[in-house]
Amino acid sequence: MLNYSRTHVLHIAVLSAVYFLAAKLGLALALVYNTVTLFWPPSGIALAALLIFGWRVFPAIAIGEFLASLTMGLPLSSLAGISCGNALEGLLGYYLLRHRFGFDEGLHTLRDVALLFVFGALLSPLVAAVNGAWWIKYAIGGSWGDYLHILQYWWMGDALGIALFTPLVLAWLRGGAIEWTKERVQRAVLVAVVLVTASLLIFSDLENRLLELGLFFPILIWVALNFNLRFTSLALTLVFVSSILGLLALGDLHADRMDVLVDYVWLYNLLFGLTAMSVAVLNGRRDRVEQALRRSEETLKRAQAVGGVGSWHFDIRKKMLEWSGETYRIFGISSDKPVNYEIFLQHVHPEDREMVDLAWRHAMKGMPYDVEHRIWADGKLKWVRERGEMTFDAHRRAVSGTGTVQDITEWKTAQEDIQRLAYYDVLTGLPNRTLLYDRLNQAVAAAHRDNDQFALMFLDLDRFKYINDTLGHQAGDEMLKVIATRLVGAVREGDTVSRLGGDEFVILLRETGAEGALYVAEKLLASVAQSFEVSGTVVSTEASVGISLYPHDGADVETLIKHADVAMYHAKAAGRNNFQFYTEQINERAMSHFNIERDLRIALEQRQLMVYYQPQIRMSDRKLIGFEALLRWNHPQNGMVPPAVFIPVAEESGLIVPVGEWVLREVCRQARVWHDQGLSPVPVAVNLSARQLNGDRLVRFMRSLLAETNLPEWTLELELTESMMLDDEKAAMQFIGEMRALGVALSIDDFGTGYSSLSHLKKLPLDKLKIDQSFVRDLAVDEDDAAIVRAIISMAHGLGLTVIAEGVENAQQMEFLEVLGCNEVQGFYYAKPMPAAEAEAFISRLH
Ligand SMILES: Nc1nc2c(ncn2[C@@H]2O[C@H](COP(=O)(O)O[C@H]3[C@@H](O)[C@H](n4cnc5c(=O)[nH]c(N)nc54)O[C@@H]3COP(=O)(O)O)[C@@H](O)[C@H]2O)c(=O)[nH]1
Repeated sequence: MLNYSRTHVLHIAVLSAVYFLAAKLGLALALVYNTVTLFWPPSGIALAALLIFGWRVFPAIAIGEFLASLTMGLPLSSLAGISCGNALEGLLGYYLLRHRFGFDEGLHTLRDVALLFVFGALLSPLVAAVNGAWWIKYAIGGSWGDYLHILQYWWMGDALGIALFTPLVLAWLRGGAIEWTKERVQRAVLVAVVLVTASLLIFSDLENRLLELGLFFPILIWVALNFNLRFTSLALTLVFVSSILGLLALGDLHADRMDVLVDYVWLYNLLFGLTAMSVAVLNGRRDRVEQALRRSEETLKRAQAVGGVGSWHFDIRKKMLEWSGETYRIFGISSDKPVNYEIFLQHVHPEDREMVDLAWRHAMKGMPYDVEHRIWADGKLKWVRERGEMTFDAHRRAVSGTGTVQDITEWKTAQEDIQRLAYYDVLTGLPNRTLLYDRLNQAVAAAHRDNDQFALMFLDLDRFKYINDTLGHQAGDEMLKVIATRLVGAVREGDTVSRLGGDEFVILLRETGAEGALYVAEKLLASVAQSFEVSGTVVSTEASVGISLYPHDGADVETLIKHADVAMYHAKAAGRNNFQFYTEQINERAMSHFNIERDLRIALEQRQLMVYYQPQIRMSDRKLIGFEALLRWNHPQNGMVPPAVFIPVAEESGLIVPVGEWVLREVCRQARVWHDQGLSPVPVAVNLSARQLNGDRLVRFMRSLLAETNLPEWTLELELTESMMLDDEKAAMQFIGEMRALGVALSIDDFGTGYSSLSHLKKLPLDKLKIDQSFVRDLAVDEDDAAIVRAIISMAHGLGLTVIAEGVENAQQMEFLEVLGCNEVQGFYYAKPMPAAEAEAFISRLH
């Protein structure tokens, strides 16, 4: 059952009235018996109303039709019959279109246009035409020829009414609105002017311009292409009305001469409708596709922006790179700038460029392209993840690549934060226990593999609790941060300073033995002991350090940490601000090392050092030809400290540089004194250490020393060892060259103990070669030693060098050396190293 609301009743009333008026308009153009017309808009209105509102509007059509029929002047039975047939026409069209063929009243497809024309305009009017013609014949009579004539006109009128007015109503009630831009309005005005002008010109002289009717096709197609269905149907109505008015202006429509014109007008209007509607529907479809594409592009753009994901396409053959707007945004490049692979690479962080380029080249060989790298965008460092897929031709050559680029900066930062929290101490930023253990495990594995060593230190602040309690926790935190920075500054880059919590720090020193650890421990203690300001108060603290050594004190992490901890408690017990090794033996050695270094610094300042002189004798006449200067240290508590004990410590700590300079200065001072005393001058040989050869400090020192003391250059002879030459050959050659330029003599010390490379020796512009005392000691009894010494002497002579033998202790050795052709000797046989005063007497006696 159909329920009618007030609104529906109102709709029916309005529709009946519209139908009635349209019918009256159509009947005004009746061609046969005042009832049959070629132009019957009501049929189109009725079908459109049924398609939009459904069966319920059928009464409106029936009422409008019946009322209009009443004015035809036919008998009531015929009127009823005609009305029923006309109303049924609409119902048939509606049924076929909607229920049989699924017609969509939005007229979205060409199929809908075809359905409307075939079943709506051409087929369903047959019902009304067959029926209406019969009722007229029934009422008026006439031949079957007349019947067919009426049927034809009836059908034609209804068909045109449906072809033009159903789309018009559907477009205005169901179609989409048009977007009126300024340009569109201008075009609409233009087309209206063109249509009206063309209509006036053509339809006012229709008889002579029938062929020109065809001109409306391009105009209407242009309208359909530029506007929507609504506007096109309006244009068609305009042409239709113009054509009717044109016909009426030509004279009586019933006149015979009008038949052809009327038929033409009917046919052209039908074709105009069919053509323009089809084009408008196709155009609407294209517009909708474009709109959908635009919408989807917009959605994609927004989705890319929301997700921080851009896309790219690279045509490898044309070398054309295309980026989406989001990709441009991620790379910080204006989207109007063209990009290519080189520009892309320029934005990649220099350290990642090679990796990205390699990944791309691999991708072109078929491997997946999935890389995370850094880029510089707008002066900011960003992290991106790029993924892509390549397409290949039949020869497996990459032709293009398509992929995405995702801004993962935030994710990376979050990862880093997570990493930091998991592996780093929040307060100081130092590695925490987890990371320390990880690094320790790595250090154990590496040291085990390389047969190496490392040191582990446990450092505990001495007065931290006191500072925390008196100045507050904030001050304590500040202090820990300062200490952390200082500790990091005191170790090498590859070492690890970690904080286990509270005031406990653990330090891992890679590739470091006892001496290195000792050196670093001193540095750490000194750096912690420096005072600093916290919350306006100057505070100072000290630390205790425990040291364990791998592999000596433990082969695994736990043991090493435990032993460093134990050592640290010993250090605390021993009086704080000091360090202790875990093993007593190492501790003693390290402590002695530490004490020597500390005391040597004092010795240098407090003039506890002195130079002894050991004479050097010419073999041929046993005359004094020079001295070797040998450093001595008279310790206030320990007495004379042997050079073999303190020289290695001085070398390791770097003290040898100031100490060595002191020796050179002292030798020059003494030579000046002897010179001033009128003693015959002899050269003095001074030992150099490898560390003194670093840089050009010694060269500058020698220059100014000789200039200051105004001594002849030959006063000083410098002794270098073979190993010093091998350590840094270039530096040694440079130094020797500089000394030769100054006129200072150079000799090679301890010859035979090192590599004794002849090729090396050949290259060096030396004056003298000193045979090591280890070969001289058993020279008279050991044939091998004798052979070595003989070989050294003959080789040195071959190179034009003077040979001196050291450690000569008896006459037998002297004789041998003489026989072998040795030029000079030095040793206890003649004299032990002696203070300057004694050396003076020696000069007077033997010179
Ligand atoms: N870089 C510097 N090194 C120096 C300096 N002064 C000394 N040294 C080096 O210390 C090492 C030990 O020196 P020292 O204890 O002085 O021993 C020297 C002589 O006393 C010793 N010698 C000399 N004759 C004999 C002998 O007949 N028998 C014997 N048993 N020993 C003897 O030999 C040492 C001299 O060595 P060398 O320098 O190789 O000629 C030693 O390596 C010194 O070089 C210094 O100022 N700077």
